[in-house]
Amino acid sequence: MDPAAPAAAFSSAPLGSQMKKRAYVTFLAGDGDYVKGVVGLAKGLRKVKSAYSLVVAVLPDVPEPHRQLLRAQGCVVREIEPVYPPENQVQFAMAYYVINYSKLRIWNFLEYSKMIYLDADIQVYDNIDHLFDMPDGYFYAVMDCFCEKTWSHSRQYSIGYCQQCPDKVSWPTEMGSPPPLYFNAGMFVFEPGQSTYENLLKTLRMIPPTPFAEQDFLNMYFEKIYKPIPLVYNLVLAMLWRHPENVKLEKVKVVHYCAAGSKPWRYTGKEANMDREDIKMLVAKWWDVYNDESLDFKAEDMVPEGETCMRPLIITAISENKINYISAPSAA
Ligand SMILES: O=c1ccn([C@@H]2O[C@H](COP(=O)(O)OP(=O)(O)O[C@H]3O[C@H](CO)[C@H](O)[C@H](O)[C@H]3O)[C@@H](O)[C@H]2O)c(=O)[nH]1
Ligand SMILES: O[C@H]1[C@H](O)[C@@H](O)[C@H](O)[C@@H](O)[C@H]1O
Ligand SMILES: [Mn+2]
Repeated sequence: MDPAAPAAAFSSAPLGSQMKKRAYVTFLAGDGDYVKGVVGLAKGLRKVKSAYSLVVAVLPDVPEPHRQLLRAQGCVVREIEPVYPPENQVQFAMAYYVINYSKLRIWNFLEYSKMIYLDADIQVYDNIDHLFDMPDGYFYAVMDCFCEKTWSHSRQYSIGYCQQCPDKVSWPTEMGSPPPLYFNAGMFVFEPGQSTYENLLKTLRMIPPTPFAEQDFLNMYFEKIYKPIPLVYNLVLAMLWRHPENVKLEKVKVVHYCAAGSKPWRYTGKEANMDREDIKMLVAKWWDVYNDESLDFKAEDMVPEGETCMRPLIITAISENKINYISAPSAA
């Protein structure tokens, strides 16, 4: 036995697992208003008393004042480099979806053993921390709906087929086997890892981009280990008018404001379906969390050290050989 080896190497728990952490993670690009979504999400996670911090993967174009705002809300801000897909002539379902390939960088957040990714246009209305305890080795996410116009490029849309009601229009035998289950990539549970990260980027270089950008890519890449979870963990709003029979709104824990016109910070009520009472209620509910000052970050909200994140540290003295750190003072 090497006497110089660290004690942790000999303990019964597998090396690494003691040090590894869990966290939520979201993604932010640009200097626009999606930062409001992230602030809302940080406050929403606090409201449901989540035990885990929110990491924000930011592209270089996120301005410093927005980063400071996020830190002041208790977020861990991590800059990532953009990821670009190979060039081709694809028309993305939304032109800006191309930036979402940068999300692949979160597989390189290696100090975390498991993370839950949430889009900035998602709000969490009930605690979902238990999702971290699902067995390792799978990719968990909620099945998508193919009925909105954004899907009009697809074979599914052209024949009116949706995996949310596969018996209504069945998949024609002459079209071969039905497409594999397809998840919405606004929310998923995953395990960062170096080999997965490197392999994702390597595979991306060989695959031409498609209309739903990294969502299509992740569906293809994780097809074999994808496990659907109930739609209460990511209510894609179109489900409310496309498949009302599948939705019990009072049971929903996570709402995804992805339908056209539904982003709460841009909501006008004018776009299709946006004047529905359930949509108005959900938009108002988002604003209630966003505007609730009691949910602003306070030092005592800090997640206990070692559990999910390090306490923010302030460098007090840097000399040639000496760096002293102290915990951040209470904002109160
Ligand atoms: O200007 C922007 C645009 C997007 N985003 C980030 O990118 C995420 C994805 O964008 P949207 O939420 O507007 O996209 P949708 O929900 O309509 O898109 C769905 O399809 C996309 C395909 O690229 C992604 O997979 C996305 O996660 C999935 O929910 C946002 O939540 C946000 O986190 C920004 O930060 N700034
Ligand atoms: O991820 C996309 C996006 O959220 C769209 O807004 C929705 O219409 C699609 O069904 C989904 O695949
Ligand atoms: Mn979204």
